[in-house]
Amino acid sequence: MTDANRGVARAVQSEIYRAGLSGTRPAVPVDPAALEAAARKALPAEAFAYLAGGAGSEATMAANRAAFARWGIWPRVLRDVAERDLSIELLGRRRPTPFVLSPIGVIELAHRDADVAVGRAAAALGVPYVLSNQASRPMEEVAEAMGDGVRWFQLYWSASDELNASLVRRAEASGCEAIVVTLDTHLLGWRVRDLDLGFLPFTRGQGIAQYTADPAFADLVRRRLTRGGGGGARPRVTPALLRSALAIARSGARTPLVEGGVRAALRSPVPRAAIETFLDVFANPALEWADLARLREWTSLPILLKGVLHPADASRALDHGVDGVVVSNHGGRQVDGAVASLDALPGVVERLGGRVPIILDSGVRGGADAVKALALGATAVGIGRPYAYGLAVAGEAGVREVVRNHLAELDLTLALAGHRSIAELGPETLRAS
Ligand SMILES: Cc1cc2nc3c(=O)[nH]c(=O)nc-3n(C[C@H](O)[C@H](O)[C@H](O)COP(=O)(O)O)c2cc1C
Ligand SMILES: O=C(O)C(=O)c1ccccc1
Repeated sequence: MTDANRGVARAVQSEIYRAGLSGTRPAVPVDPAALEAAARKALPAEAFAYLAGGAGSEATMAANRAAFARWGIWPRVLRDVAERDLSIELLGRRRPTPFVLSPIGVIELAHRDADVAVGRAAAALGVPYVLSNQASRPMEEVAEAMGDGVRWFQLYWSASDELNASLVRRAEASGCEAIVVTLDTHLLGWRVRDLDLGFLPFTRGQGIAQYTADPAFADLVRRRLTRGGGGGARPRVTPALLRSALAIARSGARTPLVEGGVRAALRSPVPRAAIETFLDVFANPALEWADLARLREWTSLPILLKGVLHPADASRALDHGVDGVVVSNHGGRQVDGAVASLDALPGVVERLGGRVPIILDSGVRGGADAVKALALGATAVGIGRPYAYGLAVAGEAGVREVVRNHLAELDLTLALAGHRSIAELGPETLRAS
């Protein structure tokens, strides 16, 4: 742990305890259930449902939590834990903490500052941020806001290779250090809460900022607009025009009394064509292992596969030369009744045998959960919904607070369990209960 981050973890503990003495409450609830409840209160029903919901009966979400509950940490005593080190080695670099922020799309639903606020918070705390393919702000803008903060790019491998290659090129140019390909969402899961509310953000042009800022996507939209019409007008669709057409359409959709100009923009075929083009290219259930070779041609960055659960898939990932995997069931949003992410972890760890890093997410709600995942062999741990809730409640500061709470609880749990570093954690740290 760097001095700065040791400071962060310690300061959070003492700040929280001292504030408690004087009766002051933190801006963002520390208790995970209270944090979720505060986000629910802060948000419109549709936005909260989208963030909090899972697939079907949400059995996978419950399984994720139950899997953590089945492991007990076995504290050891009298081991001089006065100095602790939370750093890890990940993708060839020492990182101050074992956390990353998992990609969360359409995060404008939580707060208007969206990905930019999350990026600033991540950079301030030295935690890598995985920029979502479904972001609300283009990666270039978030990268700029993050300065030297570490970012990776999460790719949804669309049906257009021109678009895929372009996104990856932009990620490299934006200083992303890795590409995380999410494989569990080639189709969107059966999201009961959203279906019952009739809410799908993309149909309103939300969560497609990476696309509307992309030159290859602009080509696809232009082709759609001019399809079949040899003699028709050929609109000059640029990424900038796409962005502004969508922005106007969205503000018009929220404003009952729209100005004439806005009304005209709403009648413009461009935003509609952008949304339809997105819907056309997003789904790609035909993707298979052999396709991965093309990604290697597009980039020299490390490639991680997100959504690996089965040990046999972990072995195949290794055969294909990937640089890491993210053990994840997408927070229970894809397959209802899927195996819990933490339950899948030991099998993946066994197959990968320390050769490539393994990140675990899905169901992590605090530092003690992180200790369990790290003890079971994860290299690092992804925080998901909790930071989105922090953003909903208190913007950038809320994200910072949520991540700091994870760090502080991790540091305390490590100490109280009798360990000085992440490297000391292993299966013997835990007991199945
Ligand atoms: C609202 C929401 C949007 C998400 N969007 C993405 C995404 O764009 N790309 C992706 O790979 N994962 C996405 N995820 C999955 C997260 O990266 C992560 O796997 C998940 O949130 C972990 O589960 P947890 O939030 O229960 O801890 C999303 C999750 C949520 C809750
Ligand atoms: O909502 C999600 O979980 C997600 O990953 C996603 C997938 C496609 C578009 C937007 C978000």
